[in-house]
Amino acid sequence: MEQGLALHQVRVRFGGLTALDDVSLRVPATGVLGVIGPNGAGKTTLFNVVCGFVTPESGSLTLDGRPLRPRPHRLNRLGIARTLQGTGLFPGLTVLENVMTGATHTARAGFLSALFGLPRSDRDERRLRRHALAVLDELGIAGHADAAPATLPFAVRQRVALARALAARPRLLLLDEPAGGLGAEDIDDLAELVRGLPRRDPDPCAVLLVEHHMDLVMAVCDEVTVLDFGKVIASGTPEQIRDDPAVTDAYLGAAVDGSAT
Ligand SMILES: Nc1ncnc2c1ncn2[C@@H]1O[C@H](COP(=O)(O)OP(=O)(O)OP(=O)(O)O)[C@@H](O)[C@H]1O
Repeated sequence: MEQGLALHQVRVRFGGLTALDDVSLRVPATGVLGVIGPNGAGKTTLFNVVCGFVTPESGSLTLDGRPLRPRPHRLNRLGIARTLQGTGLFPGLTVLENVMTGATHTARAGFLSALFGLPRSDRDERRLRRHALAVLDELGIAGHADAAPATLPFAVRQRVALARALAARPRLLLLDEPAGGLGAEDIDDLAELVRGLPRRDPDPCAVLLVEHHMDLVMAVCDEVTVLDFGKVIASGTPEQIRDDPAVTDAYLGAAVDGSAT
């Protein structure tokens, strides 16, 4: 059986514009797949298809070989979590509470009753809290657990958003432009973190990384798919992609050598 997430000949049209043109790709069950491409190539549309925000006109998705019809509110139950552009943290909750919201589908009594301290939810709340703290610790930001997100630098807030996604114990993590707004040093730290996710213990997860930032893609991906005008123009290892003339052409000679942002 084919493991992991796969797209089969997915086509999306907006009026007369074909945003995805029979796109096929596979995210290995234990690896990182990067999707890159110039502006307007269809990266966000592809991300939205996998999240269930956009329904393809034709083609299909499978997860471990079974048909997948993603719906945004059911992703976590399918073992899929995502971060979106920007951090999307709840400003009225602490860092820890934000991360706890990522795992509420695992709680029997629900997060709201946990927040309001209803007795039957006590055990759930303690379990959620312990798990959220462990994830914050893993990401090196447990010291900020009680802080309000607005008081923290962007790079830390972005890590909190990642922690919230990981708190759901996903088998597949979808990252939409996680390097946006980060400096070079923060991108290096992020690269190290993302590279380790497929070997995470105890909750390993595959990654689909949609990203402009070439440094990050080249540093962390096992495989890369390149889109241009909605079509897959190349796929392979980062080295193969770097040497592919079609990719260089698509970027109009913009460095595919790691220096482009
Ligand atoms: N909701 C929409 N309605 C109409 N056209 C859309 C819509 N969303 C995207 N498009 C068009 O589809 C094409 C692909 O857009 P998409 O945002 O997926 O590309 P992208 O690779 O993410 O680009 P960028 O790197 O600039 O974010 C573009 O031509 C865009 O203008």
